[in-house]
Amino acid sequence: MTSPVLQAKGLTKRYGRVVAIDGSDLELMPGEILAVIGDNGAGKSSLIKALSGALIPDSGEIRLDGEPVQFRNPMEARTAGIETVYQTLAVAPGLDIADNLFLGREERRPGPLGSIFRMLDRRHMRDEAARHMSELGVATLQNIGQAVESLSGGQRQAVAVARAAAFGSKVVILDEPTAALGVKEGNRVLQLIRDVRDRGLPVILISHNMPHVFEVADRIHIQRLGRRIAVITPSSHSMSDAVAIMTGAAPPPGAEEPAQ
Ligand SMILES: Nc1ncnc2c1ncn2[C@@H]1O[C@H](COP(=O)(O)OP(=O)(O)OP(=O)(O)O)[C@@H](O)[C@H]1O
Repeated sequence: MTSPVLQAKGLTKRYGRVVAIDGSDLELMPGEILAVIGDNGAGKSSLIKALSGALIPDSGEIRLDGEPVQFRNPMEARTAGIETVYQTLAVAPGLDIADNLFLGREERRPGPLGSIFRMLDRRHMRDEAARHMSELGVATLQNIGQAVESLSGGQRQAVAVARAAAFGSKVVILDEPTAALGVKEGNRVLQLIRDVRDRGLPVILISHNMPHVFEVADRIHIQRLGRRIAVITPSSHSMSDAVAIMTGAAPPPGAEEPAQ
């Protein structure tokens, strides 16, 4: 049996009297796109923050490739191979695409130019950026030296996703990557997400956009009131089933029918 790449067991996080996540589980299997859906306040962001080191859970366990991990900050999660793109896009508009790809991870020139003068290896960064962009088919980004502020929302999102795919060695987490995009741009980003999955990196996709979720997800984790109440697939359930389970209008699969 295949085992999960990333697994959460009984994660809990309280903010004073508010329970943001309440014993939540999650399993991300190799090579899949796992969508995480849930109503506002269901604890999706908190769950994802715990998996990406942005939040330290009060209790519960996280396993990466079967090994227990405890991330004290986002850098530790990144170092372990988990890359996250947050809703608020972490791109620097004034910098070009190549610089954005390497933001926080700039490569220095070899030898004393790099180690003493801290000179950036721009040519190598540019080549690498171009390679990642073309691998992922971000084809309209012809000029890797173009400032990100001159790109459309969809292209910026593509840069952020490509960046995560380039550095995430084990898991890519995307929080609402299509929220601010038009139809065409949204579709391009969905294709990019499929490409990332097809290259072997499993993806966690948090989204309120049901058509997008049903288009790309292999499995759908439904979060409600701070915990996972169901895992469905686009072939086992319809969009309206998913919304009904998510909002509590229908019982989760396998649960007893409510007493009349
Ligand atoms: N930093 C915080 N301080 C206090 N309460 C918080 C904090 N972060 C989250 N919460 C609360 O925890 C609960 C879960 O929030 P969370 O943002 O994880 O939900 P969500 O499913 O991502 O919601 P949305 O879809 O609206 O983004 C909410 O009731 C929220 O108000």
